Amino acid sequence: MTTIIRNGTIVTADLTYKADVRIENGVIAEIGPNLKGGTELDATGCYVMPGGIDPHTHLEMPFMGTYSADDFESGTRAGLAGGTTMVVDFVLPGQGQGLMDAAQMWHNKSGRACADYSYHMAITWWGQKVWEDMSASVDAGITSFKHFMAYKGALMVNDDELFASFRRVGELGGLAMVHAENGDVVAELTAKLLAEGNTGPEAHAYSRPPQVEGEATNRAIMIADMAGVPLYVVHTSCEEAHEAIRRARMLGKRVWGEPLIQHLTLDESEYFHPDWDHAARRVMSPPFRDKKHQDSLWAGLQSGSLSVVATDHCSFTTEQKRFGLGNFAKIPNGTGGLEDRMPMLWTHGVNTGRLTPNEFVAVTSTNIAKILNCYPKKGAILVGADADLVVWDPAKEKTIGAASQQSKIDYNVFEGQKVKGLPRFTLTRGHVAIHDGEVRTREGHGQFVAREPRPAVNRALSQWKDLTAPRPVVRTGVPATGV
Ligand SMILES: NC(=O)NCCC(=O)O
Ligand SMILES: [Zn+2]
Ligand SMILES: [Zn+2]
Repeated sequence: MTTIIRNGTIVTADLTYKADVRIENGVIAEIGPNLKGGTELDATGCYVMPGGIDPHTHLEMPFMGTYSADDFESGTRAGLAGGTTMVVDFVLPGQGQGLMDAAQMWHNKSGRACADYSYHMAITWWGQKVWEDMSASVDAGITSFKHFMAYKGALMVNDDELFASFRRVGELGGLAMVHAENGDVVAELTAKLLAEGNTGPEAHAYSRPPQVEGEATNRAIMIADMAGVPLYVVHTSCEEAHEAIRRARMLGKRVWGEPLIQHLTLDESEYFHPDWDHAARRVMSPPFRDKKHQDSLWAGLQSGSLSVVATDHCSFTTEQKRFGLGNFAKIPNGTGGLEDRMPMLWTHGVNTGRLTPNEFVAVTSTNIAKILNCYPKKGAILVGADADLVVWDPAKEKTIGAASQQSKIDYNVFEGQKVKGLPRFTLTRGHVAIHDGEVRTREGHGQFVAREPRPAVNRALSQWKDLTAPRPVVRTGVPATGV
């Protein structure tokens, strides 16, 4: 089956040029002028870009006594509607559960996906079995390992476990990832706030000040450096965390930071809204910050000290959020964003001049494809790459609203925001899933993307660590031991 995308301007992370694209059997077969035949898609006035990759989603995730509302079907449908053609979700083993057992549970859920997906493996407890299973995980194509430094008493791992796991990830040629917040301090602040009668959603933000994130980010970077493993810091939300990442990168450490579209465009005033539901719907960790932090994140994307924009899509209905009435610590943490990430970033990034279209492609797709070692299958417009593409109409406008969204939840944290720049077509391995506003997704079309370990960065880092490893000093004339 042949599809031709005609009359568009191709925009990749490093090039902008006019060309048509021919797709055969889900793969890009030819790029050039005046291509003809098959089904033609008119891209006049549009940019043809690699489909977005969202490396941070929690679809149908068991969390805080419930399950996130969007599953692999609705989540990937929402992504496609907004130009995202691949998600990377987190396998979350229960306490004492084997990693591959948990991976199987995720495979059972993801069979319904409309777009391709991959997984990160979460390290939620530590022991010999986990150590062994990490190798099986890598063999199964799950090469990135997430560690929660927060959620004490549930998902949190301690520093000794973090160090042991990071070393193991390094050995296996994988990528270490962290949710960086100091869980001990968050637990103390939460108890204090509740005891003082601070029970509303605004106290969620008070309990997680930027310092808890900055401290944990710096700690994770130092531990990763000692373990000799590359590190990816998820949902970087504040200057303190960004500063730690920036400093580490300037020192040559292999560290990447991931701001979310929510932190770039929404601020802490949301938590002071008089409507409890409004504020609770926006409870996520880390919380939204003030303008100073937003400016820092945008500057990071512009200068390259931050690399990827994600969503952490973890949606809960208003009814689920109300579990936390009277106690903010029981509000399920998480917000949606899969459908809105690309239009919001284009509107607030490219349309304002903060980002070039090429930088937009880099931070929504290509950078993460390289970091996760699935480039150029994903994140590229090259012959042989998967035809995961978005035909982006920079003139198309809409107002974001829950009434017209794909997500299952009953609100949208970006409600009322006007965006300019939307997909005309979104293609997932050649299938036109979004056709000029019409949703033509196919449940079960998505495929698992297995990833290889030991990309070039790991090889370089191991080489350097070997070269600089502690060695005994060979001495002549050693004094005799004993008396
Ligand atoms: N971010 C959030 O609040 N919920 C999802 C779980 C996580 O990533 O911490
Ligand atoms: Zn997190
Ligand atoms: Zn998350």
